[in-house]
Amino acid sequence: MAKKLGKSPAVKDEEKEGLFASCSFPDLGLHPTLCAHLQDKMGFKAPTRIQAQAIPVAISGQHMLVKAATGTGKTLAYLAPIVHLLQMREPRAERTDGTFALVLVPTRELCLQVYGIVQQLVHRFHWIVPGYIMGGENRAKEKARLRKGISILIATPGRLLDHLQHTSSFVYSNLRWIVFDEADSILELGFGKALEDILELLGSRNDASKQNKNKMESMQRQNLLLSATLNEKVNRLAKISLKNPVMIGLEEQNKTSDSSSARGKNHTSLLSDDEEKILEKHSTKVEQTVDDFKLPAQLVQRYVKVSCGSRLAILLTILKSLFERQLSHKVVVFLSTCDSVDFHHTVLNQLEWTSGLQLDMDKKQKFLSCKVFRLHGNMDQDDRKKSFLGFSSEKSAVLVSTDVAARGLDFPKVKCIIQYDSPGDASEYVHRVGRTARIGEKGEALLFLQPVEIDYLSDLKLHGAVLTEYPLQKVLDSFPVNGQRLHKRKQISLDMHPWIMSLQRALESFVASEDTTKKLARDAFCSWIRAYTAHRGELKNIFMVKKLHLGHVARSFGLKEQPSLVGRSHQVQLKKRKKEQKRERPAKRRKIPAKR
Ligand SMILES: Nc1ncnc2c1ncn2[C@@H]1O[C@H](COP(=O)(O)OP(=O)(O)OP(=O)(O)O)[C@@H](O)[C@H]1O
Repeated sequence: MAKKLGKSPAVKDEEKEGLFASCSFPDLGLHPTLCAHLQDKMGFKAPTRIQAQAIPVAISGQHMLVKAATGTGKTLAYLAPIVHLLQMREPRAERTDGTFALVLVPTRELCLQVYGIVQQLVHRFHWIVPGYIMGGENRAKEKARLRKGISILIATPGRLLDHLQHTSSFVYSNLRWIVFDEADSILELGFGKALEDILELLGSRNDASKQNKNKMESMQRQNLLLSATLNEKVNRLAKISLKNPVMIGLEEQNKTSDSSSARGKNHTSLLSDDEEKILEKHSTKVEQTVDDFKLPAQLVQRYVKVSCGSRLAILLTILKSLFERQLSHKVVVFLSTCDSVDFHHTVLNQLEWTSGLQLDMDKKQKFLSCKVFRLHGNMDQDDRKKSFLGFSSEKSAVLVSTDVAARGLDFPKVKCIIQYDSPGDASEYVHRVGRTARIGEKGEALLFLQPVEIDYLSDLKLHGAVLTEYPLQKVLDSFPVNGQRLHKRKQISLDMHPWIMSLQRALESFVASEDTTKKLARDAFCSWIRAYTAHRGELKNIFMVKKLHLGHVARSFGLKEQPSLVGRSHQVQLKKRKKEQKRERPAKRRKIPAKR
């Protein structure tokens, strides 16, 4: 997981300079053994700026709220001080003391990832025992591990709540730290109530009731909240879990409105008595500030305008071109639903073509030669783990995923993010593209849009994301058809391009070849339509099902015809859609959220 600095010669030093602080880890007050480990074993030569700001605050024992861009090293910003303080504890922490630090994360994959980092950090402090508990794992085994004692526990909220309520041998009377990592994501996934219950059970809820205030004060607790974006829900969580927190990473916004207050300070000043007001103030600013979603400067952001029917053929073509340009490459493709991930995973994994470059000749080989992984919330836990670890360790691979991979995951060396289906909103866009261009590395992001969706670019622009057009025609013309490259430079419509036409034929015969593939395609088609109708707020004026040609959508799943046996709810939607088209009035649609 650790990256060595200076390993990528392609990245300019200036690009990394902005990210790293000019001080060293020992300057921040961390124990020499820990510093040596960070440098020698993990390859971290210097702290990032966010780490340089957060680590001394965390060591000082204050509550802290950190907001920073993706891939800036937030995980170490809270883990290093916890390990530092815990290894100093006298008497030494023992397993029977139970849990000292609790880290709450939104997803199972992030749980494993953070656990992996803690394991590295405590390497030289063998008496500190890390562990994790999360949905999908065996409860009885988790109970046994909790009974033995886990000093630093990483958990997903649902499973933690379960153990707090039902595992009597879980000792947390010595709990000193509660960390909310990716707080915005935890809340977006609907864990708000679970978090409140957890805080209540741990006696760490800081609300108006005098009883709770006293309780909180009597506890030696330090709560840390980290988030890439601030919103109302995060503010509420901050309000009930943090006491006079130090705010870190908000100076950009402060400069926008009040340059004098932030200038010359390492972090914004301590919140005074009225923390609620200040949090609210920040929240308002966040909504108004164009560069709220700060993107890495070295990230190249592009869009590709593709008519619906050719989408899949174009996706395959772009992937092929990426892997031909650079043999070692890692790409994440984001899709909107689990069924769609399963279908695309099968296509990318199994589609074959002929070496003679004609798609219908005899000697077939795989269209994409690299490994293809999938990740979504309907997979069983073992398969999820295998995909996550497999894609992490590969040098050259594609991961097709729902948004379950969008938050916090740190796959090394991902060069390109393809958003084949548009994200829910601009913040989701930022989290998805944040899986590349991490810690100063280079990265590309490509967003697929249909001509009718092109207004989405203006929405992104409002949030500071400016995308340029991908040179699709050039890429297409570079592929030979019938063994020959196209010499004619005349613009041909994409759908009529010989390369796309023959690839589409291959896709359609691949899908039609087996009943299982046909079913995958039909299920994916239906779930895709449902997800499309579920766009919220302003976005439903851009992503309108009634503007789509469903026959073309079917083509993009390799289906020659629009599926007819698609279930009652879809039939009802189709009827409704026809009625709406007749009336030519904006539609009121039922929202069916897609499972991630
Ligand atoms: N001081 C450092 N020097 C070099 N690499 C670092 C340093 N700190 C962290 N990293 C590496 O940077 C990458 C990103 O770190 P991390 O995952 O903590 O970022 P993040 O800010 O939490 O991102 P996100 O918001 O996407 O979760 C990781 O691979 C991590 O090992």
